Amino acid sequence: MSKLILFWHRKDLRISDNIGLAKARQKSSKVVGIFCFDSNILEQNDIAPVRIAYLIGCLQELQQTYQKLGSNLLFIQGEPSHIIPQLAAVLDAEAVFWNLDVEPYSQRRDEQVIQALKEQGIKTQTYWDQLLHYPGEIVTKSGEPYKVYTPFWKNWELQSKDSITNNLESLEGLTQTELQQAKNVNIIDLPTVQELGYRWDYPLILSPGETAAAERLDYFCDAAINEYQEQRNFPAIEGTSQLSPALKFGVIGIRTVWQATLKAMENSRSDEVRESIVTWQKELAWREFYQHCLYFFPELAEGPYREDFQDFPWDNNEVLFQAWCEGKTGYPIVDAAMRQLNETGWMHNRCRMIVASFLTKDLMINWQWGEKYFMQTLIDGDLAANNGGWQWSASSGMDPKPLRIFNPASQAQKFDPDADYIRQWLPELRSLDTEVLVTGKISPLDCLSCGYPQPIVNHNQQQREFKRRYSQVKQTKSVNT
Ligand SMILES: Cc1cc2nc3c(=O)[nH]c(=O)nc-3n(C[C@H](O)[C@H](O)[C@H](O)COP(=O)(O)OP(=O)(O)OC[C@H]3O[C@@H](n4cnc5c(N)ncnc54)[C@H](O)[C@@H]3O)c2cc1C
Repeated sequence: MSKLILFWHRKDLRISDNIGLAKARQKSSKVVGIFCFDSNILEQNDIAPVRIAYLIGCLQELQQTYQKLGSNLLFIQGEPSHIIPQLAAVLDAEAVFWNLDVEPYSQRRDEQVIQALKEQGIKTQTYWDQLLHYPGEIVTKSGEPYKVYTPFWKNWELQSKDSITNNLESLEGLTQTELQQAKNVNIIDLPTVQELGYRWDYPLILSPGETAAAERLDYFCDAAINEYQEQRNFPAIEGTSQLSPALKFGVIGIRTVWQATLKAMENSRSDEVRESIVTWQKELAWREFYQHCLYFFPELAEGPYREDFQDFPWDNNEVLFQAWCEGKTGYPIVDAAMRQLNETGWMHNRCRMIVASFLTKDLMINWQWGEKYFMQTLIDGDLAANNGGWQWSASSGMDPKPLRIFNPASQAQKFDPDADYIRQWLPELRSLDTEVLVTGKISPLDCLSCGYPQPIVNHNQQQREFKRRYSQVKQTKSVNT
């Protein structure tokens, strides 16, 4: 009889193109999946209900897929280093396999789980799966991790990438007796969003699960990748893949995504199209860059990378912050973006940059407030990408170009020239002229009649003030060093 291997799913909620799972299957035909509702994660105050709803949808499909293959996906809830060894011992599992993650908490947790399993005499096997190149694979000539994206990308694109892992055709699951034994320990039914203590009453903007992610990739490669370069910055157009939640939860394998770009490249008929595909590949590399950064510089999760920003005199005005969160700043492009986020859990990348610049440079609020709010609201909220995006926008990260200040009006004029996006998310302003909406120059009378706030700050004044504070902080630093 085959020995049981438990496969612990974390950010890889899929069967296909899953390196750790394929390795487990090579070792034994009896592979049972587990997913742990980790109490340490669920108790954090940066959880977005929409993300939980997406997660539950992914797990629902994964459970069905395991059943179709002849096996089980078991749910447990609690402290992983107690509950996983307990389950493995009751089921007399030979080993627990899983795929690794870059987040500091995951690494600490995994060490504890490995130790606890070892004490029970249960083996562990871990693999890198969620990246095309794992941390340490892409380093400078002197073996150091990259701190700047462009040289990282140049090296990354040259390296050969793994092909898609073999599909699993069947698995052997638990016997009825084993299932009963597991139930006696701590197996739970798949909880609902409410049972986990959250509420999300709206339809999901993106369908969860492996099938929907595969369809979305196909759709994007058929419909939009060829024009990605041209369309990706316009929030009113569906010009990007919207694969970020699928990539965050690993309902699609990164090798599958990469192969799709190579296929698109094969079919491409012009340099323009090829450039578009490369531009999208570069986004995949940004995702990997930020994950490598977090792995090698875990302190990024705690605060600014650049020393200049350690003591930056932020205003941190709570009233202004609330207005930003609610999309009531009086800057239409900023407010449209925040309403999109609040209503759907999603925000276009261009708008993420605009609202992040506005929060930090115009409202002079610490970027970490925005980082946390995004985690509390985004369907794709992910520590590495979110922290990277915020540090980039705040100018506190590794990027060599320090002061990047977005003018909301110029951004709207350029990227939402017909104000379609603004009108979609700010229905109270629909009847106003496009020119007024993109410049944000709404008369006090119109503001009053539309029930829309007047600008809460003056952009020009605020950017001057930000620059003044920044140069002061830099001067103080150079005097002290
Ligand atoms: C302030 C700020 C916060 C952000 N927070 C997150 C976050 O929590 N989670 C998240 O996945 N992305 C985050 N991003 C990056 C980016 O906005 C999203 O990945 C992108 O909008 C997702 O849309 P898409 O799937 O259509 O992307 P596409 O344009 O189709 O790109 C394909 C994939 O590449 C990756 N990617 C693209 N751009 C970036 C980027 N700048 N950094 C890292 N990965 C990228 C994503 O996985 C994305 O799905 C943030 C950006 C900013 C400026």
